Amino acid sequence: MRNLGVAQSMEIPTVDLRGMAPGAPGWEATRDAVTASMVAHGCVVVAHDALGEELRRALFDRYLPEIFKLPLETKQRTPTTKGAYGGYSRPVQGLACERIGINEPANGDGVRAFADILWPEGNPEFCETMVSFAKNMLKLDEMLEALVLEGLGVRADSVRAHLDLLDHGIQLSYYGAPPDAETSISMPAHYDYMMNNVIVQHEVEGLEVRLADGRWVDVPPEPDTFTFVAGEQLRVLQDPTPSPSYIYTSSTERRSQAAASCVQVATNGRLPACYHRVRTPSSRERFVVQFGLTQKPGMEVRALDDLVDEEHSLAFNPLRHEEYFNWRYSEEGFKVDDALKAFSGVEKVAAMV
Ligand SMILES: O=C(O)CCC(=O)C(=O)O
Ligand SMILES: [Fe+2]
Repeated sequence: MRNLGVAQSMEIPTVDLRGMAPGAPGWEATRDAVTASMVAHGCVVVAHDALGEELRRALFDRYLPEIFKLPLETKQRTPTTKGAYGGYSRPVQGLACERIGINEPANGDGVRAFADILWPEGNPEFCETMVSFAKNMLKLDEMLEALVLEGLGVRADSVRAHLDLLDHGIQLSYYGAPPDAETSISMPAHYDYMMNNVIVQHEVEGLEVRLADGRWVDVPPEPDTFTFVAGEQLRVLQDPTPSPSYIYTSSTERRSQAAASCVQVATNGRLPACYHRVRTPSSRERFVVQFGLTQKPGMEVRALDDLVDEEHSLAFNPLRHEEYFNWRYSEEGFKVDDALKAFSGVEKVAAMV
């Protein structure tokens, strides 16, 4: 972690999605800009009105501070259903944040189940805020999936079929001051567990992305901007026990050279996963909301038919998240450089010595 590299100023251009809809003027140019950024970095920064001033204030100035101030026992009672994000997790070694997940919030039930635990007397205003935020984010997330998949050559009906296989979830995070003042790192470099993840920052800096050439760039917390990140499977971050810090050992660093990702399976190797971290030199406390899509539990992740052709032969066999994940973090999984390729690559790679 000492070999940090200093993040450069913003180099990932922001794509403006305000007013954009399939078939609207500018759709093709927008699609191409989104796809180009995803292919190059595994992420794209977009401007959108999914989080207007009122919703932003309600979330970041009111509900997040209020929720994280609740007693630990209350937070720990929040539901840990399977899905995009699970339950509550405390900071673990090297990861200075607390987080809480809410599953399937756009349909209302997940939010109500969550709110009933935090506020037994009920909190309809919170539920309304969360559901309308989740609905906006689901629309944005699905539009981004559609833009990038269409940009790669997937037909609209296949995009819809792919989206129907995904669950969504919200994760709320609270970061205190970075544990190591020298590095200012609050979350070490990693790939996300999700199929994709939209990161919403607010006022305080932190998110940094590594470009293909190895340089780190920061993504400033501008209002109305969202960072859409292609993910892998980092479910281990939700484990409340301290042991997962082992994932940040040198072998993870080594593996970072090989962009393994479930998105790679789905897109037949066309998209890299985004390698990112959180670094907050100002040491200010920080709240972040993430909205992610992941394969429904038990479903296989497989290449979209439209992305397999003579020019692009099948790169990965279908896999199940759970099985891949267990293997990836096993002793055997740590021995190989490109875990995804070793596990389900059509062309196998040799183990590292
Ligand atoms: O806090 C952020 O900006 C990003 C958080 C993150 O990368 C994660 O939770 O996986
Ligand atoms: Fe992440």
